[in-house]
Amino acid sequence: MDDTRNNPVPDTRTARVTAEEALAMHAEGRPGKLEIRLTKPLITARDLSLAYSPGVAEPCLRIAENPALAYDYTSKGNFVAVISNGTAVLGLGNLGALASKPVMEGKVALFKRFADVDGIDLCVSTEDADEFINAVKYLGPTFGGINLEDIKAPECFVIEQRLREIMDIPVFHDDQHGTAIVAAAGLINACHLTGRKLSETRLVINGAGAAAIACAELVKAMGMKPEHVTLCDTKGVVYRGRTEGMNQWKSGHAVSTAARTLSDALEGADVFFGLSVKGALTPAMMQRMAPNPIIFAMANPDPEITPEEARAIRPDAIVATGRSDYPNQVNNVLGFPFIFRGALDVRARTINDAMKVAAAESLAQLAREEVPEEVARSGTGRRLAFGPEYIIPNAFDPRLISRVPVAVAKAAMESGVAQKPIADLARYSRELTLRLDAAANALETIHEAVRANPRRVVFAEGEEERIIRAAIAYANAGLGTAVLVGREDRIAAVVSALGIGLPPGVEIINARLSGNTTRYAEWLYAKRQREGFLFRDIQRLVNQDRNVFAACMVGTGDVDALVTGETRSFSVALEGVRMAIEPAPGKVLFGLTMMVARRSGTVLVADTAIHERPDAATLAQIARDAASAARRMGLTPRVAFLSFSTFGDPKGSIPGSVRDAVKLLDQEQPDFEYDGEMAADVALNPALRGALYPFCRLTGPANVLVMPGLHAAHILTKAVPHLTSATTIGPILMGLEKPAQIVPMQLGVSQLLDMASLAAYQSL
Ligand SMILES: NC(=O)C1=CN([C@@H]2O[C@H](COP(=O)(O)OP(=O)(O)OC[C@H]3O[C@@H](n4cnc5c(N)ncnc54)[C@H](OP(=O)(O)O)[C@@H]3O)[C@@H](O)[C@H]2O)C=CC1
Ligand SMILES: CC(=O)C(=O)O
Ligand SMILES: [Mg+2]
Repeated sequence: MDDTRNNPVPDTRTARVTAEEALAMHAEGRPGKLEIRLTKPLITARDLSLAYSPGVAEPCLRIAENPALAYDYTSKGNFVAVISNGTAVLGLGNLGALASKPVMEGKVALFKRFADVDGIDLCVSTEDADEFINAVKYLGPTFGGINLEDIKAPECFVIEQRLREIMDIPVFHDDQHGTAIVAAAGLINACHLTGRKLSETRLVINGAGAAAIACAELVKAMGMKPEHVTLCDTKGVVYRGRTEGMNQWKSGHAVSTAARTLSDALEGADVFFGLSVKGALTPAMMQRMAPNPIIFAMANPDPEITPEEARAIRPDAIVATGRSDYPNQVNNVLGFPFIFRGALDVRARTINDAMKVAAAESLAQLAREEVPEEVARSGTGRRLAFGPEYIIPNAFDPRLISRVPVAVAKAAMESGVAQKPIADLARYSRELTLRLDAAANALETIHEAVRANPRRVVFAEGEEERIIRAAIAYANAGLGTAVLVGREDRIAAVVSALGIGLPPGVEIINARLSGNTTRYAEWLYAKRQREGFLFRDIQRLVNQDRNVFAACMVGTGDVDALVTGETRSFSVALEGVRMAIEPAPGKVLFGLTMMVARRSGTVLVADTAIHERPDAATLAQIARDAASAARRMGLTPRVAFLSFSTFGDPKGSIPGSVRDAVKLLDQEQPDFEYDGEMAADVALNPALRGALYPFCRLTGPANVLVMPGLHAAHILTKAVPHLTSATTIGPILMGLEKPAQIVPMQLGVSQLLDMASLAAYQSL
């Protein structure tokens, strides 16, 4: 998160964030990143009697008789504790239990986001191994698995080993094994690309703690010769006979060598693993390495050497870091969610070596396969394809969930630790895919696509604090240039009050002083002169209405896309935008709202912005365009035309135009599923549909809802975020000849950034 503007080497990072942005994100709304949700209704006295006293006595008594029933009657089977004492928080050192909580909450969030594993962070305030072991041991019954995190070596080895012996659920120190598995996967592929055999490859690991020792063990188990693996720590090389700063785990990896420093050890080495601290590897040290060196600088949050520095000195290197904002992220996030998913699903007693190797091989294999469209663009701006810039899958790769847990579960069954084997692994793989929402990745895919083709986006309300923050975030995220329309002194005052600076990717344009107003006025006059506008009317509009000015910037091609709406009502902002930007030929202007529900997945709703009572032709065109938008987001569209009536009952005038829209599509046989008219519950609940309307053509729950009118659409999308846990994004304006997005007033900075990215994406 440093400000690297004075860095002499070019900064190729992508999704950069500032310290201020990170703090704001953690503090916003409900502080932190987690909350607990109920899975059963607790509304009536009957609910209470079932869920609590007296009903709850029944599962208690059954579990007392047969402990395995805890998996049937409680959350245990999908519940993992992320436990730390904060003695090795990332590479930041011993920050203590409390300060480790943001990382632990983050790990729980990753468990949920990437593998639908529920978790809770437990920060245990002791550095005494026995006390820590006891705390975890006594908490064991609650959980299906224990993920130990950021506990320093050597205590972590004692803690993990002891807990594995005494607990009957998987205990896994993520910094050891998660890291080793992901690093091993990356190493397999990097060796493949550089034509190296593992048995002849020489590795130097800087760090001799939790992650380093586990990496050394795994690569040796995979075929590296022990004498080819050299560890270094704060005292230099871990050589045989050394006495200072040693422990039994380091001794197990000590080698006979004359090398005493990291620099000595790196002479002719093929691979460097950094599991130590920021900046530990210097360019001069890298110079000593063999041709095509492999550098995994894995310290977090800042690596042992930055990719820019590494490449500047060794352009022949394959470089990876632990961070999300560079290509090749070698980070245990690719491991622990999926490893636990597989282990929990077969109710594995433990996570053994066979399961770890299976996870590593499955990760390595995935990176060598062709990358699907939804993850096809990397943060580097190049298409993702197996090679030096893509040796390991991206954390957002939707294939991870259906591959790695299957490999882990299979290995658990074959090695005899699965208590609940899965008979049909192919089916299990398909079920895993359904655990994740395909469209949840859509926004990240959109950001990545824009990063690969950075765009100039104008923010019409450039003096507003939230807009300025969003513009800074846009530039910092590597999405392109953000242009703020506003007065320099006003913007400077806001920026200085915020205590931040404007990064180079943010420009300011003062509409009044801009030398472009005459050009824009002439361009707009040429468009509108036959519609009752005099030149001086147009001039006044361009000079005085920021939305018109900004829309002219887009219309004339000075920028690629426009964002507005933060301070003006939708209709007023739309009027300004529409002066200069018209619907694309053959298209209908409409609003598309993404409703991202945590349980039931993403549903697209249209039209949520423009047509009060759309006729049949408009509804049909909205359906076509919404279906193709769904496809671009990775969904297989299932379009339901909604109404208060279902297939003719009850009768009314509105369902008539909805039915006619369906008939229009029937005449052209589009390449997506659609049907209607139907009520919302019929659209979303296939069981209900199957029972009452078996002829309905939709093969699953509808994921595109075409609304019969603005009334219903507005009420639905405005009410849902308040009544449910779903998030809404939009309305996204569709169908304009040039992209412009009108955001809801008072939108947060992250959502503004998403809308700017969506606008930029529409210009690609
Ligand atoms: N990318 C990823 O997925 C992961 C990255 N990591 C990173 O690895 C690093 C270590 O974590 P972890 O193993 O859990 O921590 P530990 O505290 O267990 O180990 C830290 C090790 O680093 C060594 N070390 C510290 N400073 C230096 C230095 N300047 N030169 C050489 N060695 C040094 C220590 O040496 P000594 O023994 O002499 O004290 C110790 O051996 C952290 O930066 C962490 O972020 C960890 C897990 C996952
Ligand atoms: C990624 C991780 O677990 C660490 O750096 O500690
Ligand atoms: Mg860690």
